[in-house]
Amino acid sequence: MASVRQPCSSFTIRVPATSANIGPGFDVVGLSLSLHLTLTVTFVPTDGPHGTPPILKYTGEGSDEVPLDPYKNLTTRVALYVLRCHGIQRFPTTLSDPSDGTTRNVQLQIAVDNEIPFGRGLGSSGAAVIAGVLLGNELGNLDLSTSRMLDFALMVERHPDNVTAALVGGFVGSYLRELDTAATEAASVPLSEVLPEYPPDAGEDWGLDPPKPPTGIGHYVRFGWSESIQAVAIVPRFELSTASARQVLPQSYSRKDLVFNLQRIAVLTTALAANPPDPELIYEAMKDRIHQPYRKELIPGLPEVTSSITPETHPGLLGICLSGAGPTILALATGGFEAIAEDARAIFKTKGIEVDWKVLHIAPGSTVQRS
Ligand SMILES: Nc1ncnc2c1ncn2[C@@H]1O[C@H](COP(=O)(O)OP(=O)(O)OP(=O)(O)O)[C@@H](O)[C@H]1O
Ligand SMILES: N[C@@H](CCO)C(=O)O
Repeated sequence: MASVRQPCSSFTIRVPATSANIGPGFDVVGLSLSLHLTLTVTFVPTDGPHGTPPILKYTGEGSDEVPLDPYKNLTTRVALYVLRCHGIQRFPTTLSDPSDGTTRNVQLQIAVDNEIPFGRGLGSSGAAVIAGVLLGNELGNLDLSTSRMLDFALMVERHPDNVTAALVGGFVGSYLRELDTAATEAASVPLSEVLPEYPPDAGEDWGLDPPKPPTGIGHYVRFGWSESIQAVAIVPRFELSTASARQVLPQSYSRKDLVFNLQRIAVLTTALAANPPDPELIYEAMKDRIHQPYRKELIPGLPEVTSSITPETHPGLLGICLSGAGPTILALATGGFEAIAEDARAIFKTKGIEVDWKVLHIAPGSTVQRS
């Protein structure tokens, strides 16, 4: 039986893009950016049969490739996972009217508008997962805390940097708690069990309940951020999946390389809050030896762009790095945005790669607006 939700006949979910790592903070830091994934959710009264599945409409980035089947789309699958963990087996198909207690059949319509390009290192999947958690929370009237929503997101996207920044907003550092054996098992179930792709046939049950997340998996802190700093995103016109960009990374690192990154992330998190920010300190603090060197084969032009665009050659630049798993380059700067982006474009062009670029600012976290 589908759940009955009190009428809030429409609501809007807005989730920002994110850039993870910011150089040395691999799988640790994330920054929310002013591109958004927006879901407008409406319960439309229907004379159709009870149990009509939701309709998904999609505009913007990824609209030519994203599945519109609610049992295949990442956002709606995550929402259903959250609902099923709370004993709600299906998307809502009825709505009760509190004024007279009557129940009517409704169809859920979800209009998605997306500004976050897929597979470019700007947290498109993290945003889709957070949108799904927020959608499940709203549809089930679950009133989940931020920490619990993060648990659900981490069962799907298992590194915390993008999803945490997308949920809470700002420049955020996070870690995953060491779990005991039972919780580790609960958190290690295959994604296919968390997010099954096919609904049961009409009238049938899903079978086994989905594994519930352990509580308190992820913990975070928001760092300061100097308002003078903007982010130039230089976005190559090709997709690189996070999965392939993680496959090229080694299983172990030398002590020298680990210390290199630890020294820099410790300085960077405070340096980006200082007014005015110090380019000399930040440029060096945004260097990395944990992931970028291994990803250069996948992103022709990466070492040239990050080494030849410097605060000396480009006044206003603070630091430059790979955004998330790439291929986008993120330059943090207080000015000189166009020169930075156009010079990066020229370098990529010598490698046969076209780019688009945008100046982004640091965005607030996700919001849900009920109407
Ligand atoms: N709005 C969305 N709705 C449904 N699926 C999405 C959406 N956004 C992203 N996805 C899925 O996530 C995939 C991209 O995820 P991936 O982790 O490879 O890259 P990314 O999240 O854009 O980059 P990064 O994790 O490096 O920041 C897309 O190919 C698509 O399958
Ligand atoms: N920290 C992750 C971010 C991508 O989602 C990575 O670099 O693989």
